[in-house]
Amino acid sequence: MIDGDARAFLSEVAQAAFANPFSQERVRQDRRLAATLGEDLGGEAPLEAALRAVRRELDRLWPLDLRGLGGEERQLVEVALLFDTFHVFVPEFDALVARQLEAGAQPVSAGFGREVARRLVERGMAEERAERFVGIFFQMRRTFLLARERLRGESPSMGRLRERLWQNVFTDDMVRYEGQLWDRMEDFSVFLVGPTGSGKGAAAAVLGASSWIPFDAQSGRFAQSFTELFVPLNLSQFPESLIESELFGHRKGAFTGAIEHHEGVFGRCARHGVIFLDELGEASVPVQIKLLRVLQERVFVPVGDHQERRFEGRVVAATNQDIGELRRSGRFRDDFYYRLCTDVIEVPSLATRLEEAPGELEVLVAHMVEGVLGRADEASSRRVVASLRDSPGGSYGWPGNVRELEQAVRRVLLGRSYRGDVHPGERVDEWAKALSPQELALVREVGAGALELRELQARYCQLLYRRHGTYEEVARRAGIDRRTARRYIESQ
Ligand SMILES: Nc1ncnc2c1ncn2[C@@H]1O[C@H](COP(=O)(O)OP(=O)(O)OP(=O)(O)O)[C@@H](O)[C@H]1O
Repeated sequence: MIDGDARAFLSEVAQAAFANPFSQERVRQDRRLAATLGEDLGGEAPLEAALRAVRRELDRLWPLDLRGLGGEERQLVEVALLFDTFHVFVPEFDALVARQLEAGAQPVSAGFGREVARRLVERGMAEERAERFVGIFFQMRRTFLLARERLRGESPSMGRLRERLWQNVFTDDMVRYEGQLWDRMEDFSVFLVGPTGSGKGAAAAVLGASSWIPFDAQSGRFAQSFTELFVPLNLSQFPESLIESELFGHRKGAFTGAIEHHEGVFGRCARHGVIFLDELGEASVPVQIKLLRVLQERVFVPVGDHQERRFEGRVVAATNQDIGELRRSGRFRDDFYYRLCTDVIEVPSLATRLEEAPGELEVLVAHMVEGVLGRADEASSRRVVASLRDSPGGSYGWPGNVRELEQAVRRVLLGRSYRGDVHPGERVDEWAKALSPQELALVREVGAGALELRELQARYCQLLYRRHGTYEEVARRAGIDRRTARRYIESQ
């Protein structure tokens, strides 16, 4: 029924259709797809051209019934049909994500999901499977939009992070995902590693909103709101004696002070939910053993209880400590680590990102200014970026990462400058305290070896000028002539 050309084209579609949207490969695949057809892209995006071509192919095969096809042929046509259907409904899914984010806990109406399923059923797909795809399509748009929205930044390592998160949710092979794994992902724990404030919590929250949720065709709603799936717990906020109870809950009277029943995070987590265990390096060995049991056997027992309870969600954990060191010192058990590290995802430091792509600062600042002011404001963003480039300066290491940058942006918006964070324990000499932000920045940059000689001379002359106020004095102190001093001072 399908000729050779159509088969070649549909094979390309099958490869490109549900590829990782954050991968570099994706753009190439769309281009190849359009090229297979001899489509002249003009100014059109490859995806649009590819979609148009897929529709033409599907129309040519009309009336289409998957049940009349077998083997590879059926697979190829099916993927093309899914690709087309998914893209027809992308605007509806995107609007649904926005409405659900606004509505919060109650699942909002998603009547169009019936049309999505009907379109697939009309072409011969079994109803149950068609509804499963409604869930997968929604899951794909949520993951895509949230990863793009909550994890800003265009540096290569941010791109890789988004790519890895997508891969963690959908694997590398969408067909296998739909065939075998969509309902089994709870066994795939994730471990996020990266320095403090770099965005591990933000990445975990993206995973936390990305689970598959069943679509109920009868009510025209998804079974749960995705905003309710994420259950975070920061282990460093609790004393050792309370961690177990925060994790697994306790019964009234289980210990002194347990005056009420308490539901822990494992008890609160829904079937498709995600528990986020932040600062997992804080978990004591006895707690690790209990966590290991939940991960292996999927059961836990609240403190003071005898009844086992089942856990059907997924665990995402994070630490900013050196996990190798924790394991070597015996504070982190190997069996626990191996059970958790089905997938280890690295979240890059802000310094790495800025080094790769200095423009990352503009992207993040614009996003943060919008967050603080409630609207985008280019002029304020430019002012903040200029201030931060001046102080703490381009070579500053941002030890507190994105969280520190958020504070710095607020401070600059309030009209002050940001001098950089001084680490607890770092000695601040009296002379450093007396320096202005620009002066401190200059010292830091010299220390970091980040300045060219010409710039160093210029900045030093500017420093002298701010202090002494005349070209003559600058020239005298720097041991150069007045004209050179003036040129340096006016060079910025
Ligand atoms: N790429 C990003 N784009 C926008 N905001 C971000 C990004 N990364 C982090 N943030 C924001 O920075 C702040 C700190 O991030 P987060 O709490 O996720 O860091 P963390 O690595 O979990 O820190 P810790 O190790 O201290 O728990 C949050 O407000 C988060 O939303």
